[in-house]
Amino acid sequence: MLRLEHVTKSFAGTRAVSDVSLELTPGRVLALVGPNGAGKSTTLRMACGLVTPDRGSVSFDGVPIGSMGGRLYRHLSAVLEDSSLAYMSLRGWANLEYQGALYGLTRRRTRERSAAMLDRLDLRRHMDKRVGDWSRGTQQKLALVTALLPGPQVLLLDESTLGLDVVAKRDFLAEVRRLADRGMAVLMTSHQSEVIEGFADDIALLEHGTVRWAGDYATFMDRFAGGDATPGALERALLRLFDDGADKEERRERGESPEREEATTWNRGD
Ligand SMILES: Nc1ncnc2c1ncn2[C@@H]1O[C@H](COP(=O)(O)OP(=O)(O)OP(=O)(O)O)[C@@H](O)[C@H]1O
Repeated sequence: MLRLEHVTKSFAGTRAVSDVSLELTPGRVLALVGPNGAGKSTTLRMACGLVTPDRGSVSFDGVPIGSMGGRLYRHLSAVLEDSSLAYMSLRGWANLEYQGALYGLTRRRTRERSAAMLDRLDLRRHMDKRVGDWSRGTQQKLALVTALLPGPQVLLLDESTLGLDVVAKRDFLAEVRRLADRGMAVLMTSHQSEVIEGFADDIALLEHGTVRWAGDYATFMDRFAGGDATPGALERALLRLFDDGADKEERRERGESPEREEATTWNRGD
C-alpha cells in the first residue's frame, strides 16, 4: 500500500512539509486536515509523484513510486483541486474515451467500466455536451469517473468536493465511500469539516508542515472533542486546535497549561 516515510519538501528555502510519515490502509479514508499553508496539498502531491520530496520516500507496496513510471497510475489516481484533466472543447464521452485510451482501454471497455458510475453520479445526461459548458461540480464528477477508469487501489482527493452543491457532494462522497468499502485506500484533504465528520476513518492533523497528531477518527474525537458526537463537533475541535488564541484562553479557563500538546507521529494504535 502507499506509504510516505519522513518526507520533507521546501520551496525556495521555505519548508512546506517536514518529516511527514503516513501510511494508507485498504478500505479506509484518511483525511488530512490543517490550516491554510499547513502542507496538505504538498503532501498529497508527493503521494502521487507530482512533487518529489527533498528527503524521505514514497513507496507503493514497497516499491519507490519514482521507479514505477506510468505503472504507478494503474494503482493510484488523484482528483486534484481545480485540475480536471478534461478537454473543455470536447464532449463528455470524447473526454472519457480519450482518458480510457491512455490507460489502454477500448471505447467499449471505457463505457462499460464507467456505466454504473455515470448513472449513480447523474452524469449520463451531460455526456453528449461539451465539458466546457458543464458546471464546475459536474466537471468534478467527471474527474472522479476518469480517475477511476484504471481501477486504482489508491485514490487521492484534494479539496475535491469544494463548490459542489449538496446533491453533487452527497453523490460524490457516496461513490468514494462505496469504493473504500470495497477496499480502496483513500487520502483526502478538505477544509469542509462537515465532509470529514462521520466520513473519514482516520485523521491526520498537519500544522506548519508536520504531523501534529494522527490516528483513527473516533480516538481523535475522544481526545480533541471530549467525545462530543453532535453535529459540528469536528469543526469546534479544529477551531480549538488551530485558533491558538481561543485554545489558550479555553485552557486557562479550565485551569490547564495554555501550551498545547506536543506533536505525535503517525501511530495507528494511538
Ligand atoms: N509550488 C510552490 N512554490 C512555492 N511555494 C509553494 C508551492 N507549493 C506550496 N508552497 C508553499 O508551501 C506551503 C504549504 O502549501 P500547501 O499548498 O501544501 O498547504 P495547504 O495545507 O494545502 O494549504 P491550503 O489549505 O491553503 O490549500 C505554503 O507556504 C505554500 O505557499
